[in-house]
Amino acid sequence: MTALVLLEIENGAVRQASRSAVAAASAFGSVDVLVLGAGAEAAARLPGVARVRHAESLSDSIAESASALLASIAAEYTHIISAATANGKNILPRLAGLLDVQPIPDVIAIQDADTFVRPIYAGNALATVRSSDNIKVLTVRGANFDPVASEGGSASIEAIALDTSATIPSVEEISVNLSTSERPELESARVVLSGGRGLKDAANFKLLDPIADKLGAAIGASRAAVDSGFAPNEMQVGQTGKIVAPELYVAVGLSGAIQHLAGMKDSRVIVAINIDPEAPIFRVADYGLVADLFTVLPELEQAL
Ligand SMILES: Cc1cc2nc3c(=O)[nH]c(=O)nc-3n(C[C@H](O)[C@H](O)[C@H](O)COP(=O)(O)OP(=O)(O)OC[C@H]3O[C@@H](n4cnc5c(N)ncnc54)[C@H](O)[C@@H]3O)c2cc1C
Repeated sequence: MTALVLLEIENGAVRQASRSAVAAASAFGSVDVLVLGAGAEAAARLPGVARVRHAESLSDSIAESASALLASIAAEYTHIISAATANGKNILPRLAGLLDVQPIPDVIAIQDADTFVRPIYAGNALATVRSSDNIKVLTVRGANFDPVASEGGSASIEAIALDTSATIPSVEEISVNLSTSERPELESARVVLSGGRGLKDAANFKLLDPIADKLGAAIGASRAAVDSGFAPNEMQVGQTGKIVAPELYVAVGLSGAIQHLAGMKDSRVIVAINIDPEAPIFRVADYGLVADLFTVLPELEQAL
């Protein structure tokens, strides 16, 4: 068996979620990786990678091209995998469509080469699914697989001859504007500090910043906070946002709606600060503080 992992490269480094996907893929034997655009050298240094397939002229932000390229080399593999990120969730279902196989999204455990565990019903149940497709197309959740290291390997790099012009739509990437942050990546941060509607406005949302700095935390938000314009979209945690499972999740002024819990309830330790003792977040919290966040946050900052 040979698995192919579609990697995502950010600032010249392989994203942690992709390194987790490589770790997951090692369950299937030999692992090749695919890099679209720059970053093949960083990919070649990943331990456990046999071969880097490289298509420098393509970009993973154009899912039509990326999926067509993947389809053109898919027959060489038993499993095609990516992290369950926005890009992975954009590209792999298209690939599954092109191959006419059933995509298996959000895998959190691999039982054997055909059998996978994934959450369903907003994380309220786990389904164990078995696939009889010749090629399995999976996205895997980074938080559930310890990432391989960034260094230590020396895989060969092989350019893919792009003989797929007939199937790749003539879409060209003009530019990519990524929001940049000094903070850790939300989906792989060790600590996440999330704010909700209880923070009342965008200016107050910034009360989280100094505390996140002290904790080395990524900042997350509830959908209500995002929809109210307190925080940008990419900070949303939950069923329709990002899935996180940090060692410490601190929820400030958010109620803990089921759709929010779907994105964070697997965190190792959950701390909730909420003025309402009946708030559902306290049902999943390991530590709860019933208090006014506007009193507590300055005190917390001071104490830290
Ligand atoms: C299909 C669908 C998908 C969804 N996906 C998501 C998702 O991905 N992520 C997500 O988060 N939501 C999602 N939602 C929305 C979700 O149902 C909730 O509406 C949302 O999570 C509520 O956000 P909140 O907790 O910030 O706001 P609220 O529910 O309004 O909670 C605010 C909390 O702040 C507390 N509070 C107020 N003032 C203070 C104070 N001074 N000090 C301390 N605490 C205070 C209140 O007691 C309250 O508990 C989805 C909904 C649907 C229908």
